[in-house]
Amino acid sequence: MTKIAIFGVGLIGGSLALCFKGKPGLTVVGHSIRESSAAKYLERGVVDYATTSMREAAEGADFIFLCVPVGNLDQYVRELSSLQLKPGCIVTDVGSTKASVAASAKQVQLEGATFIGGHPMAGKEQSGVEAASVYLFENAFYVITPDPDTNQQEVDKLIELLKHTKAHIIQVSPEEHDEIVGAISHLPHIIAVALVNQIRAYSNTNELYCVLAAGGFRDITRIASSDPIVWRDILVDNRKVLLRLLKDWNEGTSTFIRMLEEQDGDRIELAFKEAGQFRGQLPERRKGMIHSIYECYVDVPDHPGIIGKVATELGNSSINLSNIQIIESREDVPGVLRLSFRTQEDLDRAVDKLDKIGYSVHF
Ligand SMILES: NC(=O)c1ccc[n+]([C@@H]2O[C@H](COP(=O)([O-])OP(=O)(O)OC[C@H]3O[C@@H](n4cnc5c(N)ncnc54)[C@H](O)[C@@H]3O)[C@@H](O)[C@H]2O)c1
Ligand SMILES: O=C(O)C(=O)C[C@]1(C(=O)O)C=C[C@@H](O)C=C1
Repeated sequence: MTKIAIFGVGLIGGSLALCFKGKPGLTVVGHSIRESSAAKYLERGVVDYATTSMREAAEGADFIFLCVPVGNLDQYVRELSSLQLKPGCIVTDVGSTKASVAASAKQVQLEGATFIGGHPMAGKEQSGVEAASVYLFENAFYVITPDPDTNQQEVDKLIELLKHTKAHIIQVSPEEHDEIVGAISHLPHIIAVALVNQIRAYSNTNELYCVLAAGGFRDITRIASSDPIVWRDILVDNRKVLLRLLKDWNEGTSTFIRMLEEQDGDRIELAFKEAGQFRGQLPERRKGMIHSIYECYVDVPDHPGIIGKVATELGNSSINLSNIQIIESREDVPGVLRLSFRTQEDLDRAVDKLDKIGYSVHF
C-alpha cells in the first residue's frame, strides 16, 4: 500500500484526499492538531484514517502533503526533519507561495526524503474540509517547483501520483511562480478586498449601496470572501513582489484619474478595448484562468419558473448541472442565468441543447 499523509485537511488538503481515497493501492491518512477536526475528517469519509500525532501520520508515508496556511509551512518542514521518514518519501506542499517554503526545505535535512514544492492553481472562496471537492483540480494547472538538483525519478513519482487530480502539471521555478501568481492571484485578492471595504465604508451612510450591488460588483469581489488567515499568510509572504505590483497598480489608477480629469473618452474607450481583447484571448473555459468550473451564460425572460424550465430541459437530456444562478433579476427585463457543469462534455452538450431550443448562450 502507498501511504499518503495529508497535514491540514481543509479545502485543498481535503480535495486532494478525495482524489486519492479509494484508488487501488492508496491509503490516505489525515492529520490535524485538533482531535475534533481529525474526527470530522473520518466522519466525512475524506480520509481512511485520521490522527493528531505527527509521527504516526508521517512515519512510513510514501508521500506527505503539507496543506496548512503558508505561515505554518516552515514549522512543519522543520518538525518533519526531526522524524524518521521512510526512505524515498516525497514531501510536498500546496502553499500559494513557493520561494519561502523551498528555502525552508533547503535549510533542513529531510533524511532520505525529497522535498518538491507544489501549488494547485484551483480553489474557491470557501474554506475547510466541508468545501472540499473531488472535482476541484480537474483540468486546472498544478504547478510543481522542484529544485534543479532533484532527481527526475522523484519528480516523476510525484507527477504520477498527481494524475489522480486530473490536473495539468507544469514545472516552474519558485521565484517565477511567486512573481506570476502574485500578479494573477494575489494582487486581484488585494484589489477585491480594498474595493469591498471602500464600498463597506460608504454603505454605513446609505443602505442603497448594498441594495443596488449587482452582477459587476459581485463578479469582481467574490474572492474578497476568501479565508482571512490563509490570505494574511500569502500576502505577507509574497510582500516583496506585491509591493512592486501595487506600485504598478497605482500607476494604472493614476492614469485613469488623468483620463477622467481630461475627459479623455478616446483613451478610456481604448483601455476597455485593449482589456477586452486580452481577456478574450485567455483560454476562457479552463479552470485556474477565468472560470473555476465549466460555465456558460443564458439569456432568459425574467419570469417565475424559468430556472426550473431550463434545468428540466437539461435533465431530460441527462446533462448534469452542478449549479444554476440568476445574474440579473428585474421584472419584465431579460435576465441571465449562469449555468455551471463539472465537465467540458456536459457544458458542450448543454450549449448544444439550449441553442437548438432557441436560447441565446454566451461565455
Ligand atoms: N484557497 C485556495 O483557493 C487555495 C488554492 C491553492 C492553494 N492554497 C493553499 O493551500 C493551503 C491551505 O489552504 P486552504 O484553502 O485549504 O485552507 P483551509 O482553511 O480550508 O485549510 C487549512 C487547513 O490547515 C489547518 N490549519 C490552519 N491553521 C493551522 C495551524 N496553525 N496549524 C496547523 N494546521 C492549521 C486547518 O485546520 C485546515 O485543515 C494554503 O497554504 C493555501 O495558500 C489555497
Ligand atoms: O477561485 C478562487 O476563489 C481562488 O481564489 C483560486 C486561486 C486564484 O486566485 O485563482 C486562489 C489561490 C490559489 O493559491 C490558487 C487559486
